[in-house]
Amino acid sequence: MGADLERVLVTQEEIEAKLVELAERIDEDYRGQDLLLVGVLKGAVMVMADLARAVHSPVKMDWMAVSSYGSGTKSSGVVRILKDLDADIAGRHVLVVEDIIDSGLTLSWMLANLTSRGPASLEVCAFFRKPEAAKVDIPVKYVGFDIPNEFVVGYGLDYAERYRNLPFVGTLAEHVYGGSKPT
Ligand SMILES: O=P(O)(O)OC[C@H]1O[C@H](OP(=O)(O)OP(=O)(O)O)[C@H](O)[C@@H]1O
Ligand code: HPA
Ligand SMILES: [Mg+2]
Repeated sequence: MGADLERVLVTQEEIEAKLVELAERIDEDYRGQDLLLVGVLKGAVMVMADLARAVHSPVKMDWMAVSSYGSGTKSSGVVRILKDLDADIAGRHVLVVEDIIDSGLTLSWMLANLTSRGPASLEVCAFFRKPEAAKVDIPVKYVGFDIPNEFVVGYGLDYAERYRNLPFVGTLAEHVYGGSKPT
């Protein structure tokens, strides 16, 4: 798997330190409140699992599966719900946990959808964000890392379902894409 990578952008140690930092802020901000973490499958599985263990507050967890990228490297902008939340979020404090904000189209759609369900509060924790790729502005309370506008893999992020289990984030070598590198 190592030969498939071009370079490491964020190391495992940097990821671990950032999780602690974000968890401290979340503990502080939601002290005394019931917090529901909503993870966006499948990419957010890693950050959700690690963040939930790093916070000390007794959070609940629910999952939503949406897909806009399919097996490609560009967002189609057309978001489909593949799995909805199990529970009603009306009147609850909801924190959406995402692996990455790229164009922002997925979260923009999701936030509109979740807002219509009447949560008491709705915030976003995005572990990675590509500011140069933004097509819509998303209000994000907790950001892990702003990264360059390159297609990245690892720590939940896939290319055609591969590389999600890398414990760090990196860019792929050209041969993986068959010569035509995605942007
Ligand atoms: O800001 P955007 O340009 O909309 O891109 C971000 C979304 O794309 C990825 O999901 P994907 O559709 O690849 O599903 P996955 O999590 O199952 O890989 C990622 O996990 C985000 O949900
Ligand atoms: O850079 C990325 N890598 C993997 N999945 C993604 N989904 C949006 N952007 C990305
Ligand atoms: Mg994906």
